[in-house]
Amino acid sequence: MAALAIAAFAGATQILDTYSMNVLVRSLLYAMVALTVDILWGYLGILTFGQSTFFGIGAYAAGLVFMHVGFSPGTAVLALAAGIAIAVLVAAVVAWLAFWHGASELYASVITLVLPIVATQVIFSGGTWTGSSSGLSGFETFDLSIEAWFVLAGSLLAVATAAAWVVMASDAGRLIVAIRENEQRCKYLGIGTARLKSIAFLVSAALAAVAGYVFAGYAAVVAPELVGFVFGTELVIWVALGGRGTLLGPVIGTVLVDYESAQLSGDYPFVWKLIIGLVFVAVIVALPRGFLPILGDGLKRLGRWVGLGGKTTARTATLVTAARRTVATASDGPAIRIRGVAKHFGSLPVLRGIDFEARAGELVSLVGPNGAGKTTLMRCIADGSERSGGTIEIGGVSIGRLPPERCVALGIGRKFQMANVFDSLTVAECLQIARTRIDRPSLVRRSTELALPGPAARVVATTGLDQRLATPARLLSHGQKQALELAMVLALEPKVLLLDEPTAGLSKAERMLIGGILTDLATQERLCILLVEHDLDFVREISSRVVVLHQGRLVLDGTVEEVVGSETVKQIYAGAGHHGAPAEAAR
Ligand SMILES: Nc1ncnc2c1ncn2[C@@H]1O[C@H](COP(=O)(O)OP(=O)(O)OP(=O)(O)O)[C@@H](O)[C@H]1O
Repeated sequence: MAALAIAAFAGATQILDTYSMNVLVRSLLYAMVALTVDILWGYLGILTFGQSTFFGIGAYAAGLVFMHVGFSPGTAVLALAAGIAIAVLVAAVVAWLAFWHGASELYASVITLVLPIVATQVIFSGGTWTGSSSGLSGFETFDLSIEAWFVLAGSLLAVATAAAWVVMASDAGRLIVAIRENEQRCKYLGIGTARLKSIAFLVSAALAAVAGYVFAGYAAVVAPELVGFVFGTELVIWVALGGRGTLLGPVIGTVLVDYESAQLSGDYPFVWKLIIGLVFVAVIVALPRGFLPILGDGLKRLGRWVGLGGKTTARTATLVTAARRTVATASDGPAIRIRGVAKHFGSLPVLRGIDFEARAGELVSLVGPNGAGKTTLMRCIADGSERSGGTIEIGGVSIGRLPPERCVALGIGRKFQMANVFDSLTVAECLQIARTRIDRPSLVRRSTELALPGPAARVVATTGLDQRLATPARLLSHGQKQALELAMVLALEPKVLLLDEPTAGLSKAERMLIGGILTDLATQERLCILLVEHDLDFVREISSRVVVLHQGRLVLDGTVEEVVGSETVKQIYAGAGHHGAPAEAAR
């Protein structure tokens, strides 16, 4: 398709007049930057106003080098390399600030909003060297015909769009959708989301810089507006108009709007911006998804109406068993060791001096009244940055202050209280995302195999999910979603499985099914399972040991019989043991 598009651009040079081609070179290069905004905003959910700055960096690299050093093949290569390198460097700083400090999505938008303002000030302060507010012009540049520039700009856009299309249709594209939809779940599946977002941000910056470099080479002029906030916002508007998350929509939208703007600004110099503004408001209100999705829906309806194009059959992956990779925890050491773990929120202590160990093959239930600190303890085990004090070791290795994705690499798998899956992805895709840490996703193709380790495959088979691999997760029942999340966590091949109320909201039959699966996982697969549970009958049926928490302290650690017959537990649950339960006596 890219080759066809390039041929079409070459053919168009025979039809278009010089004026149109002149305007279109700019529009095509702007569309390339809009494409990068679409990748970041439409696919990854990072609303960025700063892509203009990377375009401007590429343009100014050409302008400054050609103006002050002179133009030659050597300096042309130097300027391109410098433009890309500086853009990537600046993008790395922005990505570090925006994605690496537990920052919210708003952070990235605010930082990319500030970036063009800072960049414009830097150019203003550059005096005659940068041309200040007038920019740089009159430098020598490539001696190419307008037809050649047109085909070059069109080819760059075609290749960039095709490459983005291939990536978005690959395993990596599916991962990008998963990150946008549920970044927290991705982190707890061992996926370094900050790293992946940073890579996408750096690649987008480099692409924008290339477009800016070509623009400066073609126009032989650079101005502060190219790096500025207004252009950065216009890019966002063009993407919204075309239809974010569609690739072709923003590309076509940008070319059309920019080309029309050029016409209108000639015919109606004072009102053209107002017209564009009104169109934008009208589209956002009436067509929030932009033009292309609406056009696509209309074409599909038309196709069905004239009898073309039947039902689309969902592609689904074939289930296969993954080769066994991890060896069960050595039997001589505990799978998890917790020493003196404490957690406080401000001055409120929630966990105090928690000590316990659990071995491979044990199913330990954590029980206690509401607010005892059970979920907080789970959070401290799965994320090294959560606890206020104490140490936690998995298979003899301390989790230190590691973030959740690194704790997964040590062997922790966490299932949340509320089923936490990817609603827009199918069952098979959710499971494939869960395998990302182990089966590296391809950048160029979508795998048709779903390789699951034995325990995950068994959960999928016993809960009937194998019959629903092509069903979007949002259409599953509550019980099936819980089972899917359990299978996703097992797909990580964990050593220690953390389950927060896995049977909440399930029917009796579903509870028994999950109970049977969990005891099998402990006894046959030798997994160490820590389970938070309120249903004491369920706890009694499946646990090999029970740990009781009360007011942030561990008050009892024993067998099911010891705990069920304990006076302490009766007092706690009757609400009588509130003032310092007798921990020592109970142990
Ligand atoms: N982010 C927070 N900020 C302040 N206090 C918190 C925070 N998260 C939890 N807490 C408090 O910590 C205590 C323990 O909460 P936690 O959710 O761990 O209890 P739990 O035993 O899991 O209760 P439940 O059985 O109801 O889920 C509660 O008093 C809760 O209000």
